[in-house]
Amino acid sequence: MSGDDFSPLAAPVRDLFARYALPELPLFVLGVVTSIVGRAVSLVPPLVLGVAIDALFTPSRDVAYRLPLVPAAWIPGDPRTQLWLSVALILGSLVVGGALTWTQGVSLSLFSNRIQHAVRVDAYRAMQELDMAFFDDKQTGQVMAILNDDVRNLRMFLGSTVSGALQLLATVLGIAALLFYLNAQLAAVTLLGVPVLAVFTVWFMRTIRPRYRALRASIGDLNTRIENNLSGMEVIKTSNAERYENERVGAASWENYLTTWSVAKLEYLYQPSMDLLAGLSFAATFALGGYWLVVGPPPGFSGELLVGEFVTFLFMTQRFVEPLSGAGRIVNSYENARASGERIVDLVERPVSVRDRADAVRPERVEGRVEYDDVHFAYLPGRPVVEGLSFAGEPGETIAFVGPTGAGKSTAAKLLLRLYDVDGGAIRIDGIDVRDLALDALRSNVGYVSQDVFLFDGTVRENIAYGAFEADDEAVVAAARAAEAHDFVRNLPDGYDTRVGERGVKLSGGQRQRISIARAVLQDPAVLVLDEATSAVDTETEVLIQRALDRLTADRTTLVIAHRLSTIRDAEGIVVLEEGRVVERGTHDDLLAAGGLYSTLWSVQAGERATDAVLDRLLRADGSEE
Ligand SMILES: Nc1ncnc2c1ncn2[C@@H]1O[C@H](COP(=O)(O)OP(=O)(O)OP(=O)(O)O)[C@@H](O)[C@H]1O
Repeated sequence: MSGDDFSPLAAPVRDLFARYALPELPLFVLGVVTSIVGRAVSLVPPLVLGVAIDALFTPSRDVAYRLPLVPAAWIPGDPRTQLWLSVALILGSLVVGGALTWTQGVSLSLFSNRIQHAVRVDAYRAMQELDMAFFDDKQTGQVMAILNDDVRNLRMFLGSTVSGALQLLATVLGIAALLFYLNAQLAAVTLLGVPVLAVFTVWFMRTIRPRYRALRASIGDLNTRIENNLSGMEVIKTSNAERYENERVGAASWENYLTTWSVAKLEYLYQPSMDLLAGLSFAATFALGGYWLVVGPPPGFSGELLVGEFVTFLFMTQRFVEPLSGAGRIVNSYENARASGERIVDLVERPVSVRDRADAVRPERVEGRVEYDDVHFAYLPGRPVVEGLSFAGEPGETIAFVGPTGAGKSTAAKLLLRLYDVDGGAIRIDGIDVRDLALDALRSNVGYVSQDVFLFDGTVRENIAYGAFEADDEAVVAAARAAEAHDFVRNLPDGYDTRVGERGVKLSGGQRQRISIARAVLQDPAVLVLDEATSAVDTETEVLIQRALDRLTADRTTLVIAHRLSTIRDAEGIVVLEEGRVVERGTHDDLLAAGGLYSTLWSVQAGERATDAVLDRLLRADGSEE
């Protein structure tokens, strides 16, 4: 048995409640108090009814008109006034009850929605700061499920379940006391079912907990599959994969059906059993009280029972057993919220390794001297991707990474931006270890133009100014001109206000690349990481892009991941990587003269037919030989 089984709230739910609910406590208290008072007020009609039956409507009329908690001196003596008092009390309690219900609804709804907003925003912020490694592993759908479904579950739990539980507790205790006040002997019979209900509820909670965890995970899996497919719709269609994907989505949905069913079948066993137990309590009370009225006190009972008293008692019993059977819903919502709470806490409190140090430095603008000093890195322990990489580039120089596919070129470049942190050695800019720079200062000084251009759904202007949000129109147009994008943008239906569609689908590959170059021009960083595009564009576009890139890289230190060697002939330094290690370095001419891997790559790109041995070497790093 785990420790938190003894606690009324499991740690994640408790922590989330403490962090988010405490600041909104006044609303919560208002909601709970009005709900409890509302419950109490709703007891007035049956109480008054019972009193009226015995004191006013029973012909013998030897019973005095008495109301609990009201001094006898305040009660009028005249039966007619007593009747109108009864009517007024019933009407008044209905009006007050309505007002209380409204207040309760509004305050609890405000309370839970504010919490939902705060939790969602915080969870998003925390998620955005997580290491890239998290996003490499975690599926989008799972994260979406946390930010949507799990946060919503928590809201429903905080908004109605917590207050519902407190209300239930108050009602059950209050009515139990009232039942004892009305008739202690009958009350003992009514309350007999409570321990049985409690034991049954504990069993239910234990059994349903793992099922809720599985259910929450299956929702994440299903979201992931659908999200993946939406992103890859073009591939699905062109690969005739619709049937295959129907089956995969069907399988994920079936898994979700099974987990939902495993929760539901337990719920539908629990809820009616609770209703039945509660009903049995009511039936036992009715049977014994009825016997008492018709025959006289049952064995073990003594005294007199009046009809009105019994009617009130039965109404109260009904009010007592009703919430008891509702305990099922509360427990159920709690277990659901607990599974969601665990997932939210797991996201929000996940340790982050790529973050600012306490004494991080924030230089305004760096000169741009870049130095890799014996850098080591592995995505997975024991599988090094970069091993002992060292080189230096002076401000304004271009350093090119060249090598077979999978050699670690992109990885080595991403380390400069701290998308990942090195495992060994150091990367320095102007002599400062990048881990000592504040992340925002580092990334505003190091631009990144990737081969997978990502545009956000929005206008061309918004996409160019992404990251340089304060740039004015003039600067945006100047950047577009420098990136050879101005002419085509001007010819788009709405010019700079044209929407590019999700991921920029409404633009061609070459157009997207030029927008991303314009983005970098506008950012104007001292250092640039340029992951050269591999996809072919037509010659004219290629010339435009090359001219734009030449302008972009002219006065800044550039690390270029080169796929076409013709573009880096003039680079000050070329680092040839193979399987994460530097195998050659030098200028284009040096490397050609050396006759090593670079010159082989060069001759292959120049159109010479590669021998099988050369092809093997070029592909080895990619694992293609296995
Ligand atoms: N996020 C990741 N998680 C785990 N392994 C990765 C990740 N990204 C890349 N790798 C692996 O690291 C190795 C180097 O990849 P990298 O992208 O750096 O190579 P590259 O030289 O840039 O290749 P290419 O020229 O094909 O773009 C590859 O074996 C790849 O499978």
